[in-house]
Amino acid sequence: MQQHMELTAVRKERVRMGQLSKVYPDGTVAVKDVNLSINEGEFLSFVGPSGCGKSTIFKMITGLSGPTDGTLEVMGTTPKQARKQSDTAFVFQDHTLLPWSSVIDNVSLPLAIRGLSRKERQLEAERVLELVGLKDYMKSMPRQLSGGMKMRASIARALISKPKLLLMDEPFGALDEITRQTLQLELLDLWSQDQEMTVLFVTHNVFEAVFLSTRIAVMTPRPGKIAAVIDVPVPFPRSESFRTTPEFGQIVRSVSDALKH
Ligand SMILES: Nc1ncnc2c1ncn2[C@@H]1O[C@H](COP(=O)(O)OP(=O)(O)OP(=O)(O)O)[C@@H](O)[C@H]1O
Repeated sequence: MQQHMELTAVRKERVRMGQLSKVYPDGTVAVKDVNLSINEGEFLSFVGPSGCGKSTIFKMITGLSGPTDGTLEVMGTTPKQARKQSDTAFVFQDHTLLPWSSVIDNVSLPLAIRGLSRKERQLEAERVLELVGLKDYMKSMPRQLSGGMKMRASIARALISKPKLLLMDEPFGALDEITRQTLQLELLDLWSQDQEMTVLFVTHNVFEAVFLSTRIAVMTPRPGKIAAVIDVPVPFPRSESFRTTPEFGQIVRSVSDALKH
């Protein structure tokens, strides 16, 4: 896990944004001149006020929406090409599980779309369900799961493609605080098991960003620009006790101050 921090400087670039801007057809300037380079193995969080363009940046990285100015490279290629190569996967606040399909069928859906055989899908789905602690619930239907379990299933579905870039847009926003903190630890554990995986994470919660991230991009109110990029130079694995250290408090203050400017 330590390697995640130490090798970041010499690792491959996963995302490069150069003067990236997005103006919607109605004239809304959602993102303005964002410059940011994100490397393999990083855990980078975007924090900013509502409407500052965080989701718009994610939509551009996934190729669902094109920039109106500037450049954007994902895995050294275009966002659309990276998506075609299954290099990127997403997790949203809304778990987006299909209500009429079992947990295992939901989780293996990306492999079904890619045409893998039933046996291959089953094996891979069992592997990721084991990772997120849901193997005993693979035959359950989504309605039988708690909010935290539904989110674990969503994370398993994202991980099944072995993405090099995992985008998470407020994934724990709808969960209670205890479940949220448990899932934060579990997410760090999953990330630590894949030295190559880069996580991009959107949250409104400064404490969550500091606990999870190697770096935090603080955004300004619309039009979204990057106000500051703050390092969290605290080694992994991080435990619950990190939340009560003076260092944690100092970084929370730096991020909060940057949000005010
Ligand atoms: N399709 C669209 N057409 C016009 N304006 C849009 C569109 N999508 C988003 N916007 C606007 O662009 C701005 C940025 O939106 P975006 O959803 O990226 O912000 P956000 O930071 O993710 O917000 P939140 O934290 O509330 O989810 C907002 O003012 C929003 O109203």
